[in-house]
This record gives sequence, structure tokens and C-alpha cells, in this order.
Amino acid sequence: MRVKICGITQPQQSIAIASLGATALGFICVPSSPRYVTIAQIQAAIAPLPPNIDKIGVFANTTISEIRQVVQESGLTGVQLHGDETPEFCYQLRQSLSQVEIIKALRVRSLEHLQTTTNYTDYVDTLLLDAYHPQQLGGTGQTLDWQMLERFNPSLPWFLAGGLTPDNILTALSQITPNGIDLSSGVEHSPGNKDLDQVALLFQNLGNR
Ligand SMILES: O=C(O)c1ccccc1NCC(=O)[C@H](O)[C@H](O)COP(=O)(O)O
Repeated sequence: MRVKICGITQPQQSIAIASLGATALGFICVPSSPRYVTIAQIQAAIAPLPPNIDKIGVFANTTISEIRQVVQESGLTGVQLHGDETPEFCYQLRQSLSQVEIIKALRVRSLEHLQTTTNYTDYVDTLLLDAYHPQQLGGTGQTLDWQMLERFNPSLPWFLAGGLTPDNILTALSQITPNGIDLSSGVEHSPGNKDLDQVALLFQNLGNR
């Protein structure tokens, strides 16, 4: 299973978290976030990482040229779209950046809203389901209704996100079987400052999953 730890801001934490077992690290490229990082910070954080670690930039409601510039200058291997990007936008981004993984995040409001994921399946590589919050785009610590996801079986691989912690992860995975999980505030001291003990506990609890 893929394990993405998101909202990394400190270069020394990126290598520590990868060594603990993360398969992907996320860098927030949304200026309004307290976890926002510049291109220079991303470069410093990913420089010591081995090639098998996915380096994902998280964007929301920005332009293709902005995403392209950040990806090309920083060395990111994937892009997570966390705003209100349309399937058409995802298609255009794919034309512009053919070599990177495109992850479309949906902040799920209802079972009906969950159906909109099918609109993206031809244009992105991976889906990510996060909790909806009226004021914040992500990193909210709010959990999704896991029961609602029990029958979610898209044709693309998907990440479960939203309020996951070392304490609740096994309960979540006993109900649903995503291809990956994404954690941010559940393994943090404060926004952007990851708690390495909590990250270690997460992998201990996950065992061989
Ligand atoms: O984390 C942020 O600050 C953020 C800001 C704007 C857009 C997206 C953001 N995070 C996206 C993520 O992938 C988080 O890992 C995801 O929302 C889960 O967060 P959490 O509930 O804290 O585990």
C-alpha cells in the first residue's frame, strides 16, 4: 500500500520520513496554507531522497503554467489537484505535463458528490478522497464517513485522506481498502512540523500492509 505523508516543510524531516517507510511525500504549493513551501524549499527537501519516493506537489485552483513551472524547477514527480479543477483542466494539464502522476483530490460532501469521481477517470492517474471543510481546502484533520466509502470501487487507484492518525488507521482500513493512505495533521506537532514519533507509530501499526 502507498503511504503519503503530506505537508512536509523541513528538508531533514523528508529523509527521516522516507526512511521510516513513506512511499510518497507531499509538498503544499498553495500560498494560503500554513504548510506552504517555495520551490527552493522543495528542492532542498527532495534532493536527498531516493528515486523510488514519489514527490508530490499539492496545488489548488491555479494555472497550468504555474504548475508546470513549479514541477520543472523543483523536480516533483507528481501533482495533486486539491481545488475545484475540472476534468477539462486535468486533460489540459496532462497534455502539458505528460511524465508526471496526476492525482485529483475530491473533498467529498455526500454520496452523490462521490459519483463525480467518474468524470475524471480518463484524465488522471489517481484519485484522492479528502474530507470537506467549508473554510479550508486540506490538512483539516476531519475524517470522511468511511461507511459511505465501503462500496467505492473506482477504475483508478485511490488514496484515502482526511483526519487519519496512527490511532484510527487500522479502523479505517478494516472498513475500506484504498490503494494508498495520506496523512498530514495526524502526524504533526504543528502545521508543517511533523512528529517523527507519530510517523514511526503509524508504520508500526501498519505492520506489513
Ligand atoms: O495541508 C494543507 O495545508 C493543504 C492546504 C491546501 C490544500 C491542500 C492541503 N493539504 C492536502 C493534503 O493532501 C492533506 O494531506 C489532506 O488534506 C489530509 O489532511 P489531514 O486531514 O490533516 O490528514
